[in-house]
Amino acid sequence: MKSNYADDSLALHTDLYQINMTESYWADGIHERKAVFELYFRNLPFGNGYAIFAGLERILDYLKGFHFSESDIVYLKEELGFKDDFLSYLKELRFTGDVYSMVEGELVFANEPIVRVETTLAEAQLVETALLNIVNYQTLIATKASRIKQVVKEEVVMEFGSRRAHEMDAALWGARAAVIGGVEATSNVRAGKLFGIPVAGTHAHSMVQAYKSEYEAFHSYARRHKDCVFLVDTYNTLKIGIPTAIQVAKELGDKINFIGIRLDSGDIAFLSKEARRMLDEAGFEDAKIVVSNDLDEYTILNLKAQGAKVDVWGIGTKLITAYDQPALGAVYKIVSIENDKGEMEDTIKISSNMEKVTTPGQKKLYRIIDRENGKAEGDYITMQDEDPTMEKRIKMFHPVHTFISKFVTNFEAVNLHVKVVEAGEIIYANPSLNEMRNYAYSNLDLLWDEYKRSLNPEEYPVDLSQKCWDNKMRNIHDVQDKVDDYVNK
Ligand SMILES: Nc1ncnc2c1ncn2[C@@H]1O[C@H](COP(=O)(O)OP(=O)(O)OP(=O)(O)O)[C@@H](O)[C@H]1O
Ligand SMILES: O=P(O)(O)OC[C@H]1O[C@H](OP(=O)(O)OP(=O)(O)O)[C@H](O)[C@@H]1O
Ligand SMILES: O=C(O)c1cccnc1
Repeated sequence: MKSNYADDSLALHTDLYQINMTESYWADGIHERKAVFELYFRNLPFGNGYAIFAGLERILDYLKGFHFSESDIVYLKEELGFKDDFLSYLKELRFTGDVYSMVEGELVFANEPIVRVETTLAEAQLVETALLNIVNYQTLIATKASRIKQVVKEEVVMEFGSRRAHEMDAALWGARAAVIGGVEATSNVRAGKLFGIPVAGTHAHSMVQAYKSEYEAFHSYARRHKDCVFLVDTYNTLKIGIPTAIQVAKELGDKINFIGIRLDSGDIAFLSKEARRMLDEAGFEDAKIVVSNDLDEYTILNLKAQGAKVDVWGIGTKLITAYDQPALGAVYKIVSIENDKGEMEDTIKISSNMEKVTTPGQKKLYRIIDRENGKAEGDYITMQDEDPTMEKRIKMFHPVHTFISKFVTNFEAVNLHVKVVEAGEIIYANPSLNEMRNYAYSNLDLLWDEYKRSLNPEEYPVDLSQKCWDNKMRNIHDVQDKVDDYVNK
């Protein structure tokens, strides 16, 4: 039976004002002017020193299928009162532009363009909400996962958050983003099916409570499942739970693959050390200790400092909900638009807060890597016609505090933007999630440890080229002249 909520397009996954603005552009005949929009965030989340970009695969899927369905058109007409002439235009609309983007797993910092959309003004406007929706969530979760993995290091992290995620889409795409950030497996089976993520799991207290005893529950589980992780904290971890798990593992021997036990309450440091001792004494030196219960990078760091003996960290709520920072705050801003003469013209948004003043014009983004030590010196935003790969020496300076500047020589300039859509066609093949995660890991080697620490990291430089800075200043002065003319007229 068809669900009441089945939808046949995602084009209405936008804010009403995007459609209203598009109608005005269309009515004025400027809807097909070329426009360039950039997507970026202004502050790194969680007080972290870097973020991990995730979301491109879904963006591409969304753009590929972008269209207003018959039922969308009927809704816009009958419920929202849009007129037939505009609706006939919307009905035929597809995404026809170019998109440049970082790849998933890329390290990303504040105030640098992650995605650049170059298309008609109408199309660029209509896709804003969905693009932000996708990147804001997925990048946030990938970054949280990476923070957790930086603390966990060599042990395994499993994503357990579906029950606490902000609805079903978040559970699914959050699990995927968490893998890009470094998580090894998820408990969400649908995420396993759709994205090929390794799926794993133990059992809950309900299973122990459904039987007369842990002994019966563990035996019952083992009858149908070869890989066994027994949850040992339902009644008394040290007195009944662990001894029962050991007893069942001994009784069943090679009939099962006794992977280990899970602890989900109590003092994890103390209990895990005791559990390790008991398992080792019983001859189960290879048995793993899985722990869960409201964990995050702070608790994990503390537990490690206490010498907790943990092999697998199961992390739910605080990862999938980005518990301590609910929003990334990414924005999507127009930087250039075609004028009456068919030429591209810069456009700028002024604010009394210099950090909110947009950087106008069509730009490129490079990572500047020191050839001697292989470390990233900073990211470098240039105008479209600049090519730092051809330069021997560049001056990088802070976009707000311009007195902070440096000259860099003997560097490699790596272009961080890949053309992923050309004239509406997807021309980028998404790598596997494993490749994305490995890419994120290897990228972290580019960063000095000072940028990676979880508390009060150093600020990684994201600098403008001289030309980009001069262009920004020229645009600011032009706007100031316009305001002065208006006031004095
Ligand atoms: N040794 C420890 N040091 C620091 N934090 C710990 C330690 N052991 C457990 N924790 C954390 O302390 C919190 C304990 O939460 P809470 O008091 O709700 O759990 P609990 O009473 O043990 O179990 P539950 O209520 O889930 O049955 C959890 O976030 C857990 O991860
Ligand atoms: O703690 P999280 O990081 O969110 O990880 C997921 C939690 O989900 C399960 O508990 P459940 O939902 O059954 O409730 P509980 O917290 O009472 O154990 C599991 O036992 C974990 O504790
Ligand atoms: O498999 C598990 O142990 C699991 C799955 C989801 C949430 N908590 C635990």
